[in-house]
Amino acid sequence: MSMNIAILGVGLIGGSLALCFKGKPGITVVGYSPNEASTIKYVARGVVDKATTSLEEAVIDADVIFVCSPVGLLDNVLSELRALPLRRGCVITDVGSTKASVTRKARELAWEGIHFIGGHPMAGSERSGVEAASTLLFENAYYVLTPENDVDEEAYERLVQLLQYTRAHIIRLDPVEHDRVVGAISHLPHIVASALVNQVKKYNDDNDMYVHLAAGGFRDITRIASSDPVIWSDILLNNREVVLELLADWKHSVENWMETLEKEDGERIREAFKESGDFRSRMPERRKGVLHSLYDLHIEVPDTPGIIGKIATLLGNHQLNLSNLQIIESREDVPGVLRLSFRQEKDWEQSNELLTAMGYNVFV
Ligand SMILES: NC(=O)C1=CN([C@@H]2O[C@H](COP(=O)(O)OP(=O)(O)OC[C@H]3O[C@@H](n4cnc5c(N)ncnc54)[C@H](O)[C@@H]3O)[C@@H](O)[C@H]2O)C=CC1
Ligand SMILES: O=C(O)C(=O)Cc1ccc(O)cc1
Repeated sequence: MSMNIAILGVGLIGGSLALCFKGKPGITVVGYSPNEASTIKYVARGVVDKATTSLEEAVIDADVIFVCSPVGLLDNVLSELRALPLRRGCVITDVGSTKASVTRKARELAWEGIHFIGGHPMAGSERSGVEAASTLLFENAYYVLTPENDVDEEAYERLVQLLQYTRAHIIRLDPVEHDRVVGAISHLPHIVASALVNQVKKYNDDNDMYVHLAAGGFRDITRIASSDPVIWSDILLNNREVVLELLADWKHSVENWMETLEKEDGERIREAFKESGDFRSRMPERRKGVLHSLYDLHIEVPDTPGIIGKIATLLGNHQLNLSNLQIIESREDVPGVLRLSFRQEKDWEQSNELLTAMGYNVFV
């Protein structure tokens, strides 16, 4: 059976979805971007079968439409789609990082014969644009769908089936609950990361020792401070009520820490780290997939030519099978970080031991 997919906004997420669907049996992927410059980029990357700057042309024959624009534009795009002649039974979904407002908007539009199902792939990166798109982006990640209670279950199932090509785990959630949970595990951390980096930047203005010594833990917890400014101002403004409540809790927690230090309360510090360590160890660090398992290791490597080949050869010589190798950080002044993925736990474990024994800084 043939299926036409329209991707509106072919950036990091839209481009990655397009790559997951393109070339699959019976599927044709059409890309749409309102501007020529971004069209040239995604056409050059070859992520779609066809590209257009006409919204009507992109969606007129579509069976499934993915709206992949920044959150602040989602309502406008839905309104534009409402005015177009779409295929009856067409499924419209989005990938925005917030779900309550877009779901409300779709309901307001009272769309006869069209099924809107909100979506949010819980995978991505601090990078943006189609240049960073990858077929592997969603593999083993969670992909949240937020249908309303009266959704057409057959349309929902069709979308779930299509999303199997992403190799993500589908989770069904209420849109308001989604925004509360994601506010805490994604939106608040992005603010904290940005605030932390900017605090250190201020100190660094008078003493550049800060930037030289910032490594290890600081780099780990601030990677997302480099996220796209437009994408993130849209997300935070959209979910501001939830985020403001979370920031009030955060403020409370900062005050608690101040009090703990003022009172020199070592017991409370130890309790805090014990509690956070215990909870963190329950988080799914190595996510297991339905199709196969993935085990990740991260290693710091010097920025020298041939280092990737050297690591791959080293593991190969010990019969340790890599399923993927990705550079996730590469800068001239600091060591790069490689992500090594394995399908087998034993390969993951032995590689961890081998690389640690060889003096590499390995973390999971
Ligand atoms: N960056 C991430 O890691 C994740 C982002 N998201 C969500 O995915 C969406 C897209 O984010 P990214 O792919 O990271 O951003 P991106 O900046 O890489 O891509 C956004 C794309 O939207 C296009 N666009 C702009 N105006 C448009 C319009 N009126 N109609 C259609 N397309 C338009 C842009 O040309 C660009 O190609 C956002 O809603 C974001 O909240 C969801 C999960 C992860
Ligand atoms: O880079 C990371 O770790 C992210 O947190 C990426 C991300 C950004 C936005 C989302 O809505 C979901 C995931």
